[in-house]
Amino acid sequence: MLEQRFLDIRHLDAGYGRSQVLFDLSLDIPWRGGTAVLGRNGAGKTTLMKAIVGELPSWRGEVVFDGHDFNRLQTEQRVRAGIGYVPQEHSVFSRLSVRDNLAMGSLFNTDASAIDRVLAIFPKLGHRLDQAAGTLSGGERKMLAIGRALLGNPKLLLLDEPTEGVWIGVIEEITERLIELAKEIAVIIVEQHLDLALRVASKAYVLDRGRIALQGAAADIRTNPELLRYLAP
Ligand SMILES: Nc1ncnc2c1ncn2[C@@H]1O[C@H](COP(=O)(O)OP(=O)(O)OP(=O)(O)O)[C@@H](O)[C@H]1O
Repeated sequence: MLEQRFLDIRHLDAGYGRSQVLFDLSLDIPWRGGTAVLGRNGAGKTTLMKAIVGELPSWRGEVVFDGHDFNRLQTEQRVRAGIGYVPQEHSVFSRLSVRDNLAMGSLFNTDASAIDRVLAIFPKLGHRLDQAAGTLSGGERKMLAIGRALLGNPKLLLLDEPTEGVWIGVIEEITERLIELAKEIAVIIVEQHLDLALRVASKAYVLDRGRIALQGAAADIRTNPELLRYLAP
């Protein structure tokens, strides 16, 4: 029987071809606040994001979002149900201007002030509206990708390494925006920067070879003596 929680993942298995990557994952994602997904390279974090957004089918288990049985929905329907996804790579259209990237993000948004709200969150984008996205710095590109996802009015934002390739001076700016966002909507953040992830998140899951190794309040995970064992290369 499917219960009506927010994002409720139960006994999820998924993988590529015949190779299983996720094993029996169960996660509860609350309505508001950040949830960090941590783990070393190859632990299965991106695969989990893809399974939530529907880029990868679940082999087994339930993914229920806001009452929707995601196993029955395609990616586009999941996005319409309220999922925003910022993938690790290729998250903006390099040849299009910042303005056109934002316009594409707002295709389904009838609120004319939505782009202004994104520009208020990331003012740097406002100075670059006519520039091709491919000419932006790494940090500005991530801001554009997050801004575009926000234009779909997501109830849950999935962020896969939002500070990868971002100059250290800009990481703090992005982090502060994510902390603010997580007060209004649910955010799942996959991050290599442990401190950043655990500042945005109030809850954390640590994956190890596709299984949940640790879970709990971010403050407890941060001080868990086992944590480094699961993050070390
Ligand atoms: N398209 C694919 N086809 C086959 N195997 C894949 C594919 N993408 C990822 N994998 C494998 O799935 C496993 C988990 O990869 P995944 O990208 O989910 O890990 P991750 O925790 O996000 O790591 P990273 O931090 O390196 O992105 C790895 O063994 C990887 O080699």
